[in-house]
Amino acid sequence: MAGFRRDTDKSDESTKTPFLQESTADDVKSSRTSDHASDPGERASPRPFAKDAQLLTCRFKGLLAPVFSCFKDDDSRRSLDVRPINRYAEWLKNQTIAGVVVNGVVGEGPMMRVRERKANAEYWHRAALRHNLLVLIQLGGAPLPDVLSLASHAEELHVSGVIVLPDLFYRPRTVDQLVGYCKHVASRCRTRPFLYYHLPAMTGVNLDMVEFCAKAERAIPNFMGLHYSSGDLEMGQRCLRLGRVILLGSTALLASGLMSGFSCCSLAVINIRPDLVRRICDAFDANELQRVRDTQRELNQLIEIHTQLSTNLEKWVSSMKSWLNKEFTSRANGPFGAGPARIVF
Ligand SMILES: CC(=O)N[C@@H]([C@@H](O)[C@H](O)[C@H](O)CO)[C@@H](O)CC(=O)C(=O)O
Repeated sequence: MAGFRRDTDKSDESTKTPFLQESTADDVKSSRTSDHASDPGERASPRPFAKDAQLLTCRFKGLLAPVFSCFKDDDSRRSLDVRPINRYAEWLKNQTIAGVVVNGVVGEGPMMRVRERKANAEYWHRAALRHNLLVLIQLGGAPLPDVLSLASHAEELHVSGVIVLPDLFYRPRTVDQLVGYCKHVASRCRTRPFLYYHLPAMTGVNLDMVEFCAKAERAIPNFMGLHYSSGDLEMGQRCLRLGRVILLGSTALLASGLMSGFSCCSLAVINIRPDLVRRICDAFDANELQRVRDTQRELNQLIEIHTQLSTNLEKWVSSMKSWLNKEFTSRANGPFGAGPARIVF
């Protein structure tokens, strides 16, 4: 089980907060009777996979880093560079990060060749095993045959879980169509926890996630939950149920998301300023709401400054990467040492 405390500093009790600490078998037992579900009368679904679902939801807790992909500085052809991955993973682990999301939006998965996506998944999987991190692989943003091939590959690797964007050309127009697509993909990785990536602002697929989760749970044995990247916090909160994983994917909503009951998030800024994200979670756990608000504001302002309010995703990712490089070159203890970052984006 992945830990959420620093391995290097096991005696540091200050990191033992409900949001960040490692889940224990007792947590698992008590979560079965907790009032985490918005509807206290709701029982975990009877799907076959559900016998492990509560245990799994306890694993998916804390901070996940949607990792940037590293590319070789080659003018003629941008190609994946897997060399920095191990040090990158080690650094994240030292920041008490619970796991990584690979080939996601931030990782530019939809802009990579299938063989590069597989190589990235393999190297991250290996590094994650070495450093005791969860590893979730994003499979979508490609034609269906490629998505299916990536799903079979994730199954073979035995990754911690998979996340799937909707089909971006033949966009589903109903919840049933979306469930059908997810069921098809999930059948290729049937032993892996499956999450749907709800990202309406970019995918244009803005369906009712409460209805989707209920139907997906009935139709897809390995359905586990959502990567929830929408500003509609009310709908996100209604999706929270015992035995489901709902990853929060919006930095600006972190403080509000904690108040609403989210217990796991995947945010680009976790790669760059995990300390600030952790400070918000720690302050929340300590009930210091003014500190939660102040730190959330500080984080929002930093993102605005470094991305200059870029709305174009390609520019946004490269602005975040330059910020990451700046942070690391100014610190001796970054994953790439002091001096110019040896990670080429
Ligand atoms: C669409 C997107 O980029 N979402 C980011 C957020 O960190 C997002 O950039 C942030 O909330 C904007 O400030 C992460 O959730 C991305 C993520 O998990 C992924 O790479 O798939």
